[in-house]
Amino acid sequence: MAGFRENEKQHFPLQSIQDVVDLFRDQLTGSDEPNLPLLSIVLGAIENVLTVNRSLPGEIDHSKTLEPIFPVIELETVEALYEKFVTHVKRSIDLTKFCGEVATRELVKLVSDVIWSSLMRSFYKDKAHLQSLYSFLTGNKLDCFGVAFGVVAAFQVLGYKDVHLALSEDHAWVTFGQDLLETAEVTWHGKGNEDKRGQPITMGVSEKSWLYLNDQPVLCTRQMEVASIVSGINPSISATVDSLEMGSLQQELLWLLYDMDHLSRYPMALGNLGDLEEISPTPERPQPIDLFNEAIQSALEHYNNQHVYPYTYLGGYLYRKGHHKKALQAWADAADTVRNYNYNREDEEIYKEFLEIANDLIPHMMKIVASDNAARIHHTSLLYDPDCYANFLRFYDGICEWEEGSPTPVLHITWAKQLVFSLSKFDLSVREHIEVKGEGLEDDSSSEEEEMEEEVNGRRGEEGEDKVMDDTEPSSSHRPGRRGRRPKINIEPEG
Ligand SMILES: FC(F)(F)Cc1cc2c(N3CCN(c4nnc(C(F)(F)F)s4)CC3)ncnc2s1
Repeated sequence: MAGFRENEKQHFPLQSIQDVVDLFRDQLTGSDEPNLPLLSIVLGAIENVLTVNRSLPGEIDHSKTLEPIFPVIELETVEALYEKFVTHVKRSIDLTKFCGEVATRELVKLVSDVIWSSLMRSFYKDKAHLQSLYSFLTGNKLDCFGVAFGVVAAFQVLGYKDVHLALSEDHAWVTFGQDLLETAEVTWHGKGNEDKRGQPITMGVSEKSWLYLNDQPVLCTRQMEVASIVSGINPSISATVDSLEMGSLQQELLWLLYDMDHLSRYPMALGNLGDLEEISPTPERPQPIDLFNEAIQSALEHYNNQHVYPYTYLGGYLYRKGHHKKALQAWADAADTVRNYNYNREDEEIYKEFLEIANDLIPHMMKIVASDNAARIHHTSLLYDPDCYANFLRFYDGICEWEEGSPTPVLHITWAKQLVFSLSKFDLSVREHIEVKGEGLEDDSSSEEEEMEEEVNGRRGEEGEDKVMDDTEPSSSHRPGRRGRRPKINIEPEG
């Protein structure tokens, strides 16, 4: 059984971050494809030592002795696991029935079944450190991303060059076939959703759905598949403690991939790197703000600005740095992106993101600036700034349009309460400087007014029955937004 190539073996044993970076650089250089199973096993083995099987309480506390605890990763360990993966895949797939150069849907489903059927019957899917082939081969556990990556790695082992990873902001699937036009589900998503493995991602499903990014997913090359497992490194030892070694390994590998231009079409990896640089800046490297802006530029350039996370990465960073006005602008830009979508039950990850911004971060920010008397007296705070007020309204307008036409409601009474709280903090003067322009619709606007009249009366009817929107669930009396078109509101500060 062909094990590793000579140029792979020479790097072992791996004893430092630099050794791992050298292995990855070697793998990413030259004409050969990077060996996906090898690299995933290596990262999983290191992560296991540095985070999962962390020193037990009785052992020496290395942080005190400042002794580096980078594990020694032996060739034998990695090679044994690699052989196990290759043997398992080759033994389970009879390729004589598939003679084509490219994969077929039937073969994709078969390989997905091979990974799927090897998983432990039941385990906690959301647990950390289940993303690598090390976890798959030593514990038969994989998370949603890990299954998709495992399928792609298996196809590389089988010699297929057309099967690649497709990534949205909260899901993963594969593309395959002659010109990468075929797609197939290969893993599950979320809780309580039937898996759709084997099915294509069709326009019916992916259109206006954040989970599929309006057909603008990240389509990985082999090198970007390496970037996805580096980005997927999880340095956390516990809810509050991170492994510094694991974090800096991830950071150095992301810079290696950045320098080789393998992150330019991967906004989330750029965002991850920005977060790591905020925690521990690398001298002579771009600032976090630059990386977050590169992620936004990447989404604008390559993904028709359909990605939300680049703006929430930036907004979160600016908020943490106290740049409240700019944070508000980034969050309004995020809402401008989500307004293209219709919210459905599989989109709750982005719902949670906006819920936290609207009902936690912005109210907290308003409290801080409202108590800043100096800014108040000199009218320099955002509460007096029409730009901020315009961005605040744009943020909420985006969320309202997101809800319109959606099968699942977004807003409930907590949203309304927090909106009133935040809105009331703005000084009355800001309203004099903004202009809310409605763009008339092509059709006869009177019918639009009649329809609006009817709509308002209709709602009043509902509310007439004292239907108080209860706090826990999105309002039951809520009807998905009117299917009719709506006046486009441009909220711009005057002048
Ligand atoms: F494959 C899935 F299903 F897991 C979807 C993917 C997620 C993800 C990711 N994430 C998800 C988003 N993420 C965020 N961290 N902070 C975020 C923000 F809210 F601040 F924007 S978004 C962490 C990294 N980072 C690199 N690649 C991927 S591919």
